[in-house]
Amino acid sequence: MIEVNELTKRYGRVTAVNGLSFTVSPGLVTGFLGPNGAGKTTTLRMLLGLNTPTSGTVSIDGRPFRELPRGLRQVGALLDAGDVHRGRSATAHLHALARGNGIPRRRVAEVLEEVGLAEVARRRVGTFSLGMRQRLGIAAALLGDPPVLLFDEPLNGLDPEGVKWVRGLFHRLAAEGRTVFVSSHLMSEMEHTADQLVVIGRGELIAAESLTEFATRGTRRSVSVRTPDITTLVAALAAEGASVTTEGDDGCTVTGVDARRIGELARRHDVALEELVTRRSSLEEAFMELTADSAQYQAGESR
Ligand SMILES: Nc1ncnc2c1ncn2[C@@H]1O[C@H](COP(=O)(O)OP(=O)(O)OP(=O)(O)O)[C@@H](O)[C@H]1O
Repeated sequence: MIEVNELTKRYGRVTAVNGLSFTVSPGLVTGFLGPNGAGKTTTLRMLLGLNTPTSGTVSIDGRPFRELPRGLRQVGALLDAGDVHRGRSATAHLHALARGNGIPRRRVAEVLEEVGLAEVARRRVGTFSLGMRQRLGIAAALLGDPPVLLFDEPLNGLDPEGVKWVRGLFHRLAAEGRTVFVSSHLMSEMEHTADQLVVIGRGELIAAESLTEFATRGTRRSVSVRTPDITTLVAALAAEGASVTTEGDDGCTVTGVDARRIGELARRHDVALEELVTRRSSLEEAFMELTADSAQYQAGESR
């Protein structure tokens, strides 16, 4: 269990994280979503004790990271896949990590096999593609067989097969009862990866809920209508307070009134309906809508 409570981090005049509170439960994959610069990496670094909060607290299984007795065996993390000695082999890199954290050597071969790098285990990391380095970073996170796992943008650089593999791995880790917290700036990446979402923008919480709840709350549903008597129907809908956008001579999109009510109105005004379809916005649209302010702000900052 991860608990973030009223967390704030300022860098001089920049407030990277602002009064952020949320929890991440075991047994689920939780996506940590926000546009570029929203404060995801800063939050993860504070979780790992690499940055000190300006105020507020972060704890893992009830304690700050630095006070966890089992270190990498309690929390595994992939922060920056590039942060590896390029002259070392994958095996040497993991052996060094294992040695420093009291992890048995046999785990190195196990995790290399698990992430599909067994065959290149003795190659220098400097020759690895970004996708291979991501796999090595994931291997490092898994090394201590920890109950809590943090991944910062782990899908970056992976090919479609790699993305599919990572998704399967995360689901399995969660099914084993672990806490799996995964950051991304793309809803499309999280849509088939996460069960639960923590969405932030400008360092502040926007949503903390299941993927399904997020999709429903994020956007208004619209209803697509087609009728030969559009004028009568639009007048009736306007009288109901609906918001209507007409499309051509016989179509309109309606928000603020559901399909059932539109059907009733059509019957009452003797209007024949040729089409009546409720459209739900995609998760991507919900995400864009909810984070639009923070994304615009970041654009203004010309990052
Ligand atoms: N060491 C630092 N010094 C000054 N400002 C920083 C520092 N680290 C982060 N920031 C600022 O804090 C804000 C949040 O950055 P952070 O990297 O946490 O966002 P992010 O959500 O991880 O973004 P991305 O998806 O681009 O990695 C940004 O405005 C960034 O410029």
